[in-house]
Amino acid sequence: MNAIGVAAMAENYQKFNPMAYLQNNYAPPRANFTSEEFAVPWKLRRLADAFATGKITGHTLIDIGTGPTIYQLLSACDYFEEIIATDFLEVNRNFIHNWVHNEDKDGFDWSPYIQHVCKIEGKGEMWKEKEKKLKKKLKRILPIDIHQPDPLGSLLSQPADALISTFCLEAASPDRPSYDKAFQNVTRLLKPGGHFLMIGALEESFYLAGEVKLTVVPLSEADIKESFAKNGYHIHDFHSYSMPPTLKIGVDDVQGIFFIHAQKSA
Ligand SMILES: C[S@@+](CC[C@H](N)C(=O)[O-])C[C@H]1O[C@@H](n2cnc3c(N)ncnc32)[C@H](O)[C@@H]1O
Ligand SMILES: O=S(=O)(c1ccc2c(c1)CN[C@@H](CF)C2)N1CCSCC1
Repeated sequence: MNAIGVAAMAENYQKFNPMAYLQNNYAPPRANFTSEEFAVPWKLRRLADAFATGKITGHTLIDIGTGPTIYQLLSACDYFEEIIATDFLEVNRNFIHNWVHNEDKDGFDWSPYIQHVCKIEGKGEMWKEKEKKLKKKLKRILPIDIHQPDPLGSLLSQPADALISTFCLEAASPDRPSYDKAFQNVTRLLKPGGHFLMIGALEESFYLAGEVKLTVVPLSEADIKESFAKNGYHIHDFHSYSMPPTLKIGVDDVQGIFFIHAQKSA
């Protein structure tokens, strides 16, 4: 692991502004729900379809690098008893805590996301019911460092039944070797035979989150598939999405995004 590079990233992340990050990536105009030609509906569809197979279920799901977002957990909450959110930054853990406990009316309005997921899941679920269900299942919000051999330390008593992670590993690693090591570290959090859903950036080198510019490890589709394969995963499904020019507004240089559903060898 590149200890100096990891330390530099950690220092840079101290300037991460959750609300600026949400404004850049999850608020209109970038967050356009009118067509699955847009990134957000595309992501929500991938997750809804993966969980609708019924293959990804169990007691505990861990979200690696939750950040200040909850969209990635909306379809999962029907399939797990306990969802554990994790993040490196206390400011992000507090953001999630405040959403769960309704403690901050100035937080972010996730209702368009919850309404969209209820619509595409087609179960006739009212969005307030899904919101209530997710808040009830989000039982722990833990500190994590993917660069530690045991990213959650003593806070996790046994490996999880499933992992999910969105835009974390590539945005938290200074280089490819550190990314690969972090991948190995998070894999230890998953039980043999457990499922891993990941959404991430393709060929991105930076993103903005308020006053800070964060570096990202540029990864190709082949890099992603190689990481999963060499860590003993079977890839069930892989999709990629090319970022249209209209969604490139300078807050990052992401060229596309990927979705992968993989299963850790038993
Ligand atoms: C680009 S954000 C992704 C947030 C969210 N998952 C999403 O889908 O938008 C990257 C996240 O990785 C977290 N992070 C940074 N360094 C980390 C580390 N060493 N271990 C775990 N998470 C880290 C940041 O705090 C941030 O929340
Ligand atoms: O869902 S996205 O694909 C998305 C969402 C989040 C992020 C990125 C992309 C790329 N930079 C990441 C930094 F790590 C964060 N999206 C980008 C287009 S507009 C709506 C948001």
